[in-house]
Amino acid sequence: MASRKKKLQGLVAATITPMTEHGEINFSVIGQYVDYLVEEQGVKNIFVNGTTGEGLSLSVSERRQVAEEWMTKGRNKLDQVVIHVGALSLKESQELARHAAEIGADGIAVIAPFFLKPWNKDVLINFLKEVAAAAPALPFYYYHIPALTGVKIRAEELLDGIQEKIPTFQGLKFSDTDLLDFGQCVDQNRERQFAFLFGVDEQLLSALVMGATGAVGSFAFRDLSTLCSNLVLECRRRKPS
Ligand SMILES: CC(=O)N[C@@H]([C@@H](O)[C@H](O)[C@H](O)CO)[C@@H](O)CC(=O)C(=O)O
Repeated sequence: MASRKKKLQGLVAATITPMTEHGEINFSVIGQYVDYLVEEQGVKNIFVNGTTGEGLSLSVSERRQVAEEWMTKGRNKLDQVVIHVGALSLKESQELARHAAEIGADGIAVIAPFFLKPWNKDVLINFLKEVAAAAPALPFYYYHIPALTGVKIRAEELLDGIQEKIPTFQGLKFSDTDLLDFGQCVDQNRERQFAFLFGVDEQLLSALVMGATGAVGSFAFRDLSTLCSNLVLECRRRKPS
């Protein structure tokens, strides 16, 4: 059973993977990156090896090392580290999921496989379930990003009954502009304690109004938008239910 120690909410920074000019990962700046997020941006949750981090362009070995470095440098500074472990190969995805558990990550997220695509909800759920089972103690998030995966199965359809199939399911990272789908996800799962993390920064305010519990993004954490997002999230947190 996944440890539900703390719900992932509020702002979650999708981290870039720093590189040297020779195309190697620049591990030496990750410590400063943690300090920048925490001290200057007030963000204590991160999403590693996702789209912004170009996880799918890294080798499995690089993805493991990047995840380890964020865990090490974020210890006692960050609240939650979620690792994206999606891959075309189920075995690689499972290896990354197991690794995330071993290094003490707070959750894993998975996109739909995008070359030979799942052709319906059941096929997609079966893939996700196999990955989640490789890290049975970790909260699991489905990363819905149809514009990049080409997998158009609506998130609302996927969420219907998902916890019976994936007991560790804890939330959705929704990176699509279809606010109708997003709103239906929220509405139809009100009695569940899912995290609804919105991933299109430009529509964040609308998504918050509709019930997003947090945001994973790269762009919202700047200047005025940081302030706005934090304020709205704080208001939502205080709103009596
Ligand atoms: C496709 C993409 O990169 N989306 C960004 C957004 O923050 C995006 O940069 C922003 O909305 C600007 O278009 C994040 O949702 C990415 C993200 O969460 C991730 O790195 O996995």
